Amino acid sequence: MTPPEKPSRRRHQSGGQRRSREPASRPTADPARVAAFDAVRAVSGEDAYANLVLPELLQSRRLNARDAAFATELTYGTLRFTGTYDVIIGANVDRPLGELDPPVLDALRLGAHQTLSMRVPPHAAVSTTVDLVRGQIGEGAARFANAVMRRVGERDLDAWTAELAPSREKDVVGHLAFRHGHPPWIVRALRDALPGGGDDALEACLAADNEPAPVALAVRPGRGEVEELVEAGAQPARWSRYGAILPSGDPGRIAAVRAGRAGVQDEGSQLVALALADAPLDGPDERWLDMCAGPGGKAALLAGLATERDARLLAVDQHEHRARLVEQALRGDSGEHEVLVADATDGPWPEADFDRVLLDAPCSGLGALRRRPEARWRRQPSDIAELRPLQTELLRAAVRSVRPGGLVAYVTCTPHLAETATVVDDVIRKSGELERIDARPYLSGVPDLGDGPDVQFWPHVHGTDAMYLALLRRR
Ligand SMILES: C[S@@+](CC[C@H](N)C(=O)[O-])C[C@H]1O[C@@H](n2cnc3c(N)ncnc32)[C@H](O)[C@@H]1O
Repeated sequence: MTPPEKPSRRRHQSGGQRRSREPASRPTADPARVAAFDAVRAVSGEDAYANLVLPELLQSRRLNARDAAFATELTYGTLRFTGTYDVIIGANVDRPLGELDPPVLDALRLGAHQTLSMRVPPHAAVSTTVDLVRGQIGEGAARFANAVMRRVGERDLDAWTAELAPSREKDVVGHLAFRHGHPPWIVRALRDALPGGGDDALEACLAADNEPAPVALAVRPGRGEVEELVEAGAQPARWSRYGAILPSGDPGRIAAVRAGRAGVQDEGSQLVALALADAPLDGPDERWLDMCAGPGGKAALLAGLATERDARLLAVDQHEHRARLVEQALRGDSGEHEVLVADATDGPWPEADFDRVLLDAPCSGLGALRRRPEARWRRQPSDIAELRPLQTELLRAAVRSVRPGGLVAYVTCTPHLAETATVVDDVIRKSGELERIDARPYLSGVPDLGDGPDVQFWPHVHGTDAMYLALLRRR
């Protein structure tokens, strides 16, 4: 698009960056939009995490339920589609986006999301964005925002896609990346990891990343019952015998969660931990290890199951504060479990000491993009290469830690092949003492698990995070 005159507003023209999260002294916009603006500013200006900063803002400003829901959709959607909206905004200003005042750019992104993805009529998106910018930044910036927003609202997202994205026929990755708000490198990684289904499956997968994740709960075995969660308004999970899904509301209001008898945990996370516990084992089954345990979701589940079988869990994390969270998660379990702060690549335990080992490896988290709206733009392809040596080293340490005949579960919250099957293939090839086990029988009732032996969950297929599980036995 080559418009005759594009609005121009340089960084130095702004009325200054706002930098407190307190309400502005000139509140001309509604509280929901101001809260979303402040959340997006904290994310883009201070590297905050939206899932942490937004709930704080909503609570401190006492937004009612309707405004809180609007602010949440606006914040999360804006952050998910930042790359797409930047291309659209960039096509409608006469400067590189880097020269715009960052608060003005964030306000324009919020305005773009309202008009392009939230069914807010264009005139309302223009006027509320102008009000927001006037109240938060200044009059000059408001005039600029007015001009840009009018142009952005002239088309819907499909029309902007047709105009600005690569054509689907020539560059399906570039096209879907624009239309579904993902960086192209992530779209490629998902396409490589998807077992089949072609471009339609890829598109469904990307669309699922833009839907809010359900609030999944897990009771700690021996400490809580799913019925208790159901009585509090949750529905039993589809596959996890310890899981329940909360359709709405704050999980913190549920007594079992407040008391630590249950916790918030994705159903896929529950299932991979349960598969490790359920897979049969010859010989003793007394010593379990969780090598990367913080904050303790899987450790809590494993500890409860270990207690029921008179087994003991050693839960390890390298970071002190994460290990403290594991301790909290295990508090109330009557078993003799231990939490240790240590580097699990070189843990202070004897070789071949454990019967079952969980390695929930540090990873890119590309399987949980639904929950972390800004993560897709923060992550870089170089992160994957940087994580690989640690994942490999940890898996080798897991193999050393398990006894012959014992089981290792290698788990990630990413479907990126360079973090999943490739790491496992590499370690199996070099170790010569590992056999891959078909994990699917230990996920009974879960459909569409592919050809095995490893399992990859998908948000668009299973409604869970994209958890990966490889089950290995040491010969
Ligand atoms: C994916 S998270 C684990 C999530 C956890 N299993 C759960 O279900 O709550 C990975 C964890 O590995 C820890 N970690 C990273 N490198 C480690 C190392 N070398 N040794 C031990 N823990 C490590 C991180 O601190 C982080 O808490």
